[in-house]
Order: sequence, then C-alpha cells, then structure tokens
Amino acid sequence: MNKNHPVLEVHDLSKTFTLHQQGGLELPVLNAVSFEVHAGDCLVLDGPSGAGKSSLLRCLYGNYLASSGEILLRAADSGETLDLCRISPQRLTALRRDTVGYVSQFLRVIPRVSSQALVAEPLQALGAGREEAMQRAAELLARLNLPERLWGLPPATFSGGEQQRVNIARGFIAPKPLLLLDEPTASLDAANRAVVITLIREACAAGQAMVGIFHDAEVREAVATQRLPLQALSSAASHAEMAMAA
Ligand SMILES: Nc1ncnc2c1ncn2[C@@H]1O[C@H](COP(=O)(O)OP(=O)(O)OP(=O)(O)O)[C@@H](O)[C@H]1O
Repeated sequence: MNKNHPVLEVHDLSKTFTLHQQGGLELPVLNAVSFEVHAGDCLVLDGPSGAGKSSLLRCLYGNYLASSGEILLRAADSGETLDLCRISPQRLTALRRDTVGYVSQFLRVIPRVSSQALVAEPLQALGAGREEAMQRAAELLARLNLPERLWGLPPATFSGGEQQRVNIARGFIAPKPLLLLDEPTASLDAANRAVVITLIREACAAGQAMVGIFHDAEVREAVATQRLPLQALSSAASHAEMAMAA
C-alpha cells in the first residue's frame, strides 16, 4: 500500500442546493470540506441527520455536482488524477466501471436479469469471463446467506434485506480502488451485518479504500479507520420557515 498517493483527495468542497420551487431559496449543505483517503482506509462519515452525509457521497460518485472545490480521484486505468467536479460524462462512466463503486441503500433492479447475473455484471465489465464472474457471484451470495433458490430469480420481488444483500455483493465483486457505501447494513440482521463488516475489512486489507455512512454505531466502530464529522449547516425546515416569514 502506498501511503504517499491518496486514492481520493477532496479540497474545499462546498455544495448548495437551489430550491427553484421555493423562489430560488439556497440551502447550503457542505462548506469547505477537505479530506483524503488512502488505500486500506475506511473513512466513516459522521454527523446528525441532515448534515450532508448522503449528499457528500453522491458528490464523490458524480451524481451531484459540487458548487465549488475539487474531488481528485486516481483513475485505475491510466493512473491519471481526475477532478470529478470537472469531468466529462464519458470519463465519469469509465471511472465508475474501473475506479469507484457505490453501494446505495436500494437496488436498481433490471427486469428479467437474475440476481446472480446482476452481481456478476461489474466483474464482467472489468474483463472477467462470464463463468468466472458467475462463480464469484455465487460465492458472495452464499457468504451473504442469500438462499440459493433465489439466485436465478430477478430480485424485484425480494425482501428489503435480500435486495440489499444482492446490492452489497454487486458492490464488492469488482475490486475497485474506491468503494462508497451508503448505509449498506440498514436492512440487515445481526448475522449479515457481521458478514458485511468482514467483507469491508477484507477489502481494506487487500488495498481498497472505502468511504461510508453506517446507521449502526456497532458497524461504525468495527470498520472505521478514520472519521469525518459533518455538521448540519441549515435545515430545510428552518429555510421553509424563513421563506414563509419573508
Ligand atoms: N436533491 C436535493 N435537493 C434539495 N435539497 C436536498 C437534496 N438532497 C439533499 N438535500 C438536503 O440537504 C440536506 C442534507 O441531506 P443529506 O441526505 O445529505 O443528509 P444526511 O446527513 O445524509 O441525512 P440522513 O442521516 O438523515 O440520511 C438536507 O437538508 C436535505 O433536505
């Protein structure tokens, strides 16, 4: 692990939402946030509800465009450092394939695609053969205790916890340098939470870096190598009150 070159560097990142349906009201959510993450680190985002944890994670995946600042990520293919705040959509798609993964709270189901194939897909996108990817998908689904009778079915009708485990397997199958985790254990029982903790630790030991939000204090304690405290800058409620008072 090279501690000198961070996988991710964030400099003075700020994000303000403009609420067009409320007369262009401005809602500052992140103010000059800076941090770096190295291979093997698991950075846990801390802070109360509304502090901007999910918004920050979405900026790091390029779903939200930051208002100012830099998000520097080292591309796995070229080793080139790219700024997510100033990147083309084509480059972002390539980065998501080989450099940065995202485990959201909810699974995006593709009709008629089996759970196992859905999990295998990110590894195939990195060049692995179908057989190898399906085998690795089966191993992960088994570790996450998803009953084998479900592997061949599309996950649309699965329970929340079953869908979340398919999503986690899909996130962990391809060893990208950076993995973003948005409450990956929120719908899981204690046994499966323990599996996810082990997966995170193994991935970090193998040199991946993680940035995550974890609902459960026990999980935060178990996985964090660093913490980033965030504070609520303003709340939608107080802004709504201000708008009504104006
Ligand atoms: N797309 C959006 N448009 C407008 N406001 C938004 C948007 N996304 C988030 N916000 C606002 O930004 C603030 C931060 O939200 P965010 O979801 O990032 O917080 P959080 O720390 O993840 O909260 P929680 O722990 O409750 O999930 C909230 O006040 C929220 O209403």
